[in-house]
Amino acid sequence: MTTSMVSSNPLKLRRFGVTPAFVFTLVLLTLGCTIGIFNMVMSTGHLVDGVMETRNIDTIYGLLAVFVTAIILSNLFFYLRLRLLDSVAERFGLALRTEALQAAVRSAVRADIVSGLTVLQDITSVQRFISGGSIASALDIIGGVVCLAFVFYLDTGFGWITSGNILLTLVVAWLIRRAANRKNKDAAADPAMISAEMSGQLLHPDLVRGLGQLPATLVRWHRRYDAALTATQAFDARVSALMELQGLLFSVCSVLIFVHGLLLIIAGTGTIGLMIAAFMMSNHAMGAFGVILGQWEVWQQGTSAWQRLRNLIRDEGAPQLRPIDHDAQIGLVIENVTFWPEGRAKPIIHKLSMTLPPGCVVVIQGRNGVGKSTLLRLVLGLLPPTEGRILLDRQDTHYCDRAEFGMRIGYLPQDIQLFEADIMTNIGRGPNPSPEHVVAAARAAGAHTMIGRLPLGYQTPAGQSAGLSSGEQRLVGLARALYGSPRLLVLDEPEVGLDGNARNALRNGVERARADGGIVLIVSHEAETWLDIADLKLKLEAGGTWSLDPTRPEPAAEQSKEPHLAQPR
Ligand SMILES: Nc1ncnc2c1ncn2[C@@H]1O[C@H](COP(=O)(O)OP(=O)(O)OP(=O)(O)O)[C@@H](O)[C@H]1O
Repeated sequence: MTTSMVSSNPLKLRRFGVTPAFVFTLVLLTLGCTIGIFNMVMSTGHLVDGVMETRNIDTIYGLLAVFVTAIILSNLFFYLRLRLLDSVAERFGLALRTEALQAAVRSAVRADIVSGLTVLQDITSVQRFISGGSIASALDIIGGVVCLAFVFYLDTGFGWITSGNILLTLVVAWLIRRAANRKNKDAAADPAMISAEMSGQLLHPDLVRGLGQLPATLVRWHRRYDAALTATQAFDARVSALMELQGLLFSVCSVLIFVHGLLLIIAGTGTIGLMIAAFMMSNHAMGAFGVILGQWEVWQQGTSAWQRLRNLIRDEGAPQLRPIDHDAQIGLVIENVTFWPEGRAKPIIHKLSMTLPPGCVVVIQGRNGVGKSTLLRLVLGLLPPTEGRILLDRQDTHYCDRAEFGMRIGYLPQDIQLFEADIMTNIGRGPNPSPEHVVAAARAAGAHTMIGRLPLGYQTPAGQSAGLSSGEQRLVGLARALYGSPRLLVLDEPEVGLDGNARNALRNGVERARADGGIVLIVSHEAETWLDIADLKLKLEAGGTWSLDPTRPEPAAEQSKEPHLAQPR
């Protein structure tokens, strides 16, 4: 489900400085390189013939000067061209790194596809593609064609020999491409992927070893890995053989140019200068086409990475901001919200409406898989509702500035997901948190004493590999949710894995958040334990139906301060 389209093609080349003037400059520099070579070849031919007749040593020095000048000019043009391409690669990385990662996160939230790492690899592949010689080699084909035309001009025999070699080079390139396509079709046969899968399994060593699955896992991995390795080695051997064949064809062609040149000299229609010029030009033309063989893989990786990035950014465009609705009420307003993913016979949430003023606590219950966590994700604005809207203090929770909105909410997801950083950074949600606020949040969550017992205290690493117990991780996660007195606190099964003390601390934390004017949503399979704190009980049923009830008899308070109870239609 696309939230909004940025544009049909978000990777417009102009964004990275590739304007018509830029392309024109690249082509001019390429022709400049070729003209340098032309100059060298022509001078060599003429001068060699001249020296043969005059035997003048000065002519040789002249020849040397022309050679050196032509080489310097050619290399200068080559260098300028590479610098221009480097600048595009650099701009590409700078422009896309943040945007592509944000799109990857949105895609992961929406479809549970974690593509962050692939995105960074894709950006590097495209940068390598732009600056690593692939585009320069493609441009050199222009020079190659000009050289080929000149070889024909020198003598059609030289031209046909060179053309034959170029044709065979293209056939070899096509054979390599066909072999690579066949290999890529079976992505499961990639040894690197198989090893990555194995590493994934080793992230759960207790399960693999505890359930006695290690021997069977290893056998399965060995079998698949060996098969994949054999396929890859066969492919590499085929590519090497084809490259060798190409080298052989190149040598044969060079010999043929010499033989043809000698025949022309013997027939009196050619000179040594002509032969040398044809030889140099032919080599240059063949070389320009031959280079594509070596660049093939980079080219293929670069273009596929480019397409993946383009699709990702196009499909996962940032939601457009919606203005504050000044007519809406302060607090959390859920207005006629339906969530009905494609392919499902019934909605997960159907026309849910409620208005919760500041300081309201709602406990949400329902059987497994009914849509409780999905409702929380909708409220947090992580998923766009299929219909309806959700506002927190008059601001739409999906179509908003996430950095600003994130500071107003606290979220404890079902699986805690602590970041690879110390406890201080985790609770404070960033690299430079306010230590007082971090400690206040830890105290509110009942985590402060537990953290104090750890050898490094707040500097203790808290990531996956850090070894905190799951209860300790939950407390840190809860402290993170309470950091900064959030306006909206969302807790998904918070009591799971907590002992009696920690549960009491959790209840105190919720009371504190409420006293600070926060709205609290708690998903719980133990709803009755929250009824004394909660104001409302929302029950979700299969097919998106729901009921919302007060947990106590409605007090005769001012109506405007009370939550508005809508009922399903
Ligand atoms: N973005 C989505 N697209 C399609 N289906 C989704 C999406 N998000 C959630 N679902 C589906 O909605 C259903 C409800 O999932 P959810 O995790 O909200 O249930 P739950 O009530 O929290 O369950 P539990 O109590 O077991 O945690 C599941 O079948 C899930 O696959």
